Amino acid sequence: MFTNVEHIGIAVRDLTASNALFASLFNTQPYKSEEVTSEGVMTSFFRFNNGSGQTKIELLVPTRPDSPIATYLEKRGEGIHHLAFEVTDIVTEMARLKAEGFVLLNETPKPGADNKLVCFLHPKTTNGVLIELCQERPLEGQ
Ligand SMILES: CC[C@H](C(=O)O)C(=O)SCCNC(=O)CCNC(=O)[C@H](O)C(C)(C)COP(=O)(O)OP(=O)(O)OC[C@H]1O[C@@H](n2cnc3c(N)ncnc32)[C@H](O)[C@@H]1OP(=O)(O)O
Ligand SMILES: [Co+2]
Repeated sequence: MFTNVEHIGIAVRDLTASNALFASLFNTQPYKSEEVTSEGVMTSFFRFNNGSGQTKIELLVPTRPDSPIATYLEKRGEGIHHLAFEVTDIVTEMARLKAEGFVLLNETPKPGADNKLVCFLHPKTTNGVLIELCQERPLEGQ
């Protein structure tokens, strides 16, 4: 089940400059920065706590030329890259979405930032919007 907009991914060229820009916009500092080597990205997160949960902004800069973010920046420049949704059971959702005809970009959940398991859907099957599913990874030993 989809439960929340977990984060909005924004592709940027300069993480230091964009951290300062969004810190000025939001009047708050990013709460973490994390490299996801498997994706060739460095991320920086801002979060907003609302009554029912939290929504995050994820800034992404490429760490390798073959990173999806590098390709995106080359072709489309800086901007909103993806929408991420929190799901309660990513494996069940992936099977449901596949059966519904959505194209999964990874057949099994893969590690994401901020202690998540993630799956991406091809934007060709989602009206041109790159969608990411996120499920909280169980803590070690849970
Ligand atoms: C997981 C760590 C972190 C987290 O939150 O935890 C992240 O979010 S990491 C984010 C970076 N990783 C990914 O984006 C993985 C999924 N993305 C991909 O597999 C590719 O980027 C893909 C398949 C979406 C596009 O790759 P491709 O090599 O095919 O690039 P093209 O430029 O040829 O694109 C093909 C086609 O798709 C359109 N496109 C590409 N990116 C996007 C996008 N972000 N949003 C919407 N549409 C997109 C592109 O315009 C092309 O369409 P066309 O009509 O042919 O021009
Ligand atoms: Co993301």
